[in-house]
Amino acid sequence: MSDVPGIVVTGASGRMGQMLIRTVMESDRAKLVGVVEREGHDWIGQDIGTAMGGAPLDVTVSDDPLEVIAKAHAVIDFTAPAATVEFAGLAAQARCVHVIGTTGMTDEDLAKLKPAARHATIIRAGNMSLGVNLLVQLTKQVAAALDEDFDIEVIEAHHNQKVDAPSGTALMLGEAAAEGRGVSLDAVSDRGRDGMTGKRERGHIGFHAIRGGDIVGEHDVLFAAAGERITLRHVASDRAVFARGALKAALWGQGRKPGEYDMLDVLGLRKD
Ligand SMILES: NC(=O)C1=CN([C@@H]2O[C@H](COP(=O)(O)OP(=O)(O)OC[C@H]3O[C@@H](n4cnc5c(N)ncnc54)[C@H](OP(=O)(O)O)[C@@H]3O)[C@@H](O)[C@H]2O)C=CC1
Ligand SMILES: O=C(O)C1=N[C@H](C(=O)O)C[C@H](O)C1
Repeated sequence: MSDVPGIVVTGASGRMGQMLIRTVMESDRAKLVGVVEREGHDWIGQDIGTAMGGAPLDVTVSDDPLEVIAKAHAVIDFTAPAATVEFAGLAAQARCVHVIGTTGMTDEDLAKLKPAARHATIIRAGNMSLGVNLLVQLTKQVAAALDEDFDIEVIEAHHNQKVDAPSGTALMLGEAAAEGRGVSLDAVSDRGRDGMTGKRERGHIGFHAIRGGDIVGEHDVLFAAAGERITLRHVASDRAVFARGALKAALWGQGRKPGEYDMLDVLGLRKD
């Protein structure tokens, strides 16, 4: 057991943080070596198992990411953009794998990952599930096959605690559709509609976000033309699918050269 990769989970008390900790603990291919929470959090100094309401796991919640990440083979990070940028710098110092599930990152945040990727193996995706990454490839394929007579709309639904919109997954799907069509998403993206918007512009890709209750994550890509429409849909009903994907990425990254990768690389789904 001691020769399996040591994993650190950041944002330990979060919805994904707790799911990731359980997933790593259940695996015989990885070992939980540290968990990080924000300075001042109630859980700091407690055993993570106890803090999560279960049996002790012999791992103490730390507010010192530098010290914890230094002993990791991989950091799995589903937190918030500013924290993720900071953790990328620490993963680079530790020369380890940084799996990033955090969404809502701006172009400026993403630019800050570049220097870190010279030393860390960064695997980042707005969705770590196998199903969504397959849907990304299908979306690209369908968009390439259809012309602009088909209007493309991406509709996503999430729980009422989500802070960013459109979801990272919706943006991945929109990028895939734009790539399939050979256009830049920035040039054709319509983020929601409200008021006297005018008629829909041919060739544009629309995004719509529903927020409610405890919805884990649902994504539809609609291709609508006169007389017919196609919907590609993914429904996540359990966060475990994201956590399993993230752990797979952390293991895949071991021994891989530094740089930026995504789940298409991990899952062997990349076609170009
Ligand atoms: N790629 C994927 O497959 C998936 C991505 N996500 C993304 O993962 C992220 C987290 O989602 P979720 O778990 O639902 O969110 P939560 O709010 O439940 O958890 C976020 C955690 O990160 C911690 N955190 C935030 N900022 C900092 C900071 N500056 N330093 C240290 N810790 C920090 C929070 O601590 P505190 O509570 O103290 O703020 C909290 O523990 C989101 O961006 C979400 O979109 C989610 C699911 C799947
Ligand atoms: O915040 C969430 O919960 C999720 N976020 C990711 C996203 O923004 O796409 C992935 C998943 O849909 C759940």
